[in-house]
This record gives sequence, structure tokens and C-alpha cells, in this order.
Amino acid sequence: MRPGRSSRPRTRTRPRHDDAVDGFVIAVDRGRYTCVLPDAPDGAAITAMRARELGRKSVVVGDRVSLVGDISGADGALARIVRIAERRSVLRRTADDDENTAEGRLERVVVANADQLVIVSALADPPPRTGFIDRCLVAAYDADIEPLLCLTKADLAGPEQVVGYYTELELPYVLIRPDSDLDALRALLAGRVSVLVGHSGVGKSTLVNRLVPDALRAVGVVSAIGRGRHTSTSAVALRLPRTPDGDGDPGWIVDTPGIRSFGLAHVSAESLLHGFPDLVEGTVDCPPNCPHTPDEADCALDAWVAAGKADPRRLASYRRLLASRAGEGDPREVERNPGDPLAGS
Ligand SMILES: Nc1nc2c(ncn2[C@@H]2O[C@H](COP(=O)(O)OP(=O)(O)OP(=O)(O)O)[C@@H](O)[C@H]2O)c(=O)[nH]1
Ligand SMILES: [Zn+2]
Repeated sequence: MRPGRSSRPRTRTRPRHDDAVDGFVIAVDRGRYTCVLPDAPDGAAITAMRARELGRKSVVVGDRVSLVGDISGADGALARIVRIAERRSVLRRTADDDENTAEGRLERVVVANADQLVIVSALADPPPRTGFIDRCLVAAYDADIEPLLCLTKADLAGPEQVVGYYTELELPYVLIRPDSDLDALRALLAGRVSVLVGHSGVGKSTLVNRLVPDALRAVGVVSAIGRGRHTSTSAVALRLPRTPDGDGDPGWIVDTPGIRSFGLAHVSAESLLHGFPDLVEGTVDCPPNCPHTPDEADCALDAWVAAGKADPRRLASYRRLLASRAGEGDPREVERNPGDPLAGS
């Protein structure tokens, strides 16, 4: 149905395309955007291109868009994205491929409108790296997305060490082992868009496959993107299956195969601190504009930690991130802390 267009005056705020339908971007690949209609969740995926009127605005996975043109989802059909809805959250990273050049330092939007960042970390093989988790926490807090710690390989090691490290944060976590059901995790994913990040080998692919079995994906995203062409995408949204007894929206997970970490050069030193809520209170006695670096003799964080108010490893981790942001990252950092197997990003 198309409401009487001609009788309506056009204003700056009035959408230009009255007949556009809402779409949700689930994959991006070389100028082609795969979208689904949130109102017809089981309908065919739609391939779309950007309309010229979008200008230079980028469209990323998770974007809520307005679509016009052929939205049938038929083979060869092409729709156009004419609008991008205001984003509820923006998960960014500074491309860490080349932090020393202007292009390399460009911040990139990874996913729009995510509600949750699921940090996947193995409890053993490979051992957990809190440096990586801390980095992800900064990205999550910076993007205003809730973090969830997903600890895999719980059959190989206990969570005490990692969980102990984060006691002050009251970070929610779930334990995953091969034989465990995923009900607790599914409950936390329901009704939300969750981005999964993790190092190589932590079991993220295994987990994604368990959450969204290959069979389900074969008829969804992958076929929509086109045979084998999806390899270059950096993020793909996968609809979680409805559970037999579950009512409501089971949610979406966004897998990020190409993203191993978050460059944080775009995060200010102040925002960086928000990833360390256990340290924030300790900075009230710092001199004005304290850089909180180890060479700042008056930085109150050392006393804060010495008084037992926060874990010294957390301060060390914060300062490592500070240093890496300033382009002073030292790859030998991990080896210089041999006593702390949890360190390292
Ligand atoms: N013991 C144990 N092994 C697991 C578990 N989950 C995954 N693995 C194994 O860990 C290895 C790595 O799992 P993947 O799912 O490939 O890990 P990944 O994070 O996707 O890593 P990439 O494939 O490099 O992206 C595989 O041999 C899995 O079988 C688990 O809960 N417990
Ligand atoms: Zn300070």
C-alpha cells in the first residue's frame, strides 16, 4: 500500500521514499549488502546496493536501513539502500594492520546497533589472555555495548583465575564445555544483537556452529551472499534458531572472522579508563590532567593499587593499553612480564 503521495508536502524531514521498507544488514561484501526484512524474518535475503544519495556514509552489518526497488530476494534481484537509521551503538576499531600511517589509523565501524559484545576466551589451550579481554572491554564500554565473557574449554581448566581477575567489575560470564547445553548463553543472547570476538583457536567457530548449525546457515546467509564469496567479509550476522519452547526473538549473533582484536587509537585516554571501572575511583587524587603513566610520580593509581583497592595487574594492563595507544607499543611487553601468564593482548 502506498499512501497518497501527491497530497503530502515534502519537507526536509519527510523521507523521500514513502514506499521504502525496513531492512537489517546482515553481511557486506564488495559493495553488495545482504539484508533481511525484520518484519518477515524467514523471508529470502535481499541483495542491495547503496543509493547514490547516501553520499559517503558507510553501511555496515547491523545497520537498519530503508530499501526500495526489487526486494523480492529472487536470483539477480537488486534493491537499493536509500536511508540508514540512526545507530543505537557503534562498535569501532582502529585498523591495527598499520597503526603508523594515516590510512592505517582510520577508525572503522565494525558493527552498528549491537547490544552486547561476547568476548570468547578459552580457559586453556590457548590460555586466557586478559590483555585481550581488557582491550575488548574498553571497546565495549566505549561503544556503550554490554560485555559478556564467554569462557570456552571449561572442560580443560577452571575459571577461577580469570573470574578472580575481574571480580571488581562484576562482569557477567558463561562457561562452555563440549558437552554442556547452551541454554544459559542462549538466554543471554535472546532478543539482542551480540557480536562475538575471540582469538584464533579459542573455539569461537565451534561455538558459532553449535549456536547456528551449518545446515541452518546453508539456507541463510551463505547462500544469500553467494557461493564462497563471503570469505572477505569482516562480519556476518546470523539469526539464532528459535527454540521449541522459546517465545520471542532468539536474537542475532555477529561473527567477526576477520577481526582478531581492537585497535584503540580512536579511544581517548579518558574513555580508555572507562574500560577499567575498578581504577576510576583511584584517579580522583591524581593531579589535573594526569596521564596516569608509570613515569608520572604523582599519579594516584600506584597508591590505589598499593592500598589493595584494585588488582595491580589491572593497572599494568591499563598502562599497557595507554602505551600501545600512544604508538609506544612494545611487542616485548609480554616477555617482560614472564611472571604473569595472563598478561598479553
Ligand atoms: N576441549 C575443548 N576443545 C574445544 C572446545 N571448543 C573448541 N575446542 C577445540 O579447539 C580447537 C579450536 O576451535 P575452533 O572453533 O576452530 O577455534 P576458533 O576460535 O574458531 O579458531 P580459528 O578456527 O582459528 O578461527 C578445535 O580443535 C576445537 O575442537 C571446548 O569447549 N573444549
Ligand atoms: Zn594518574
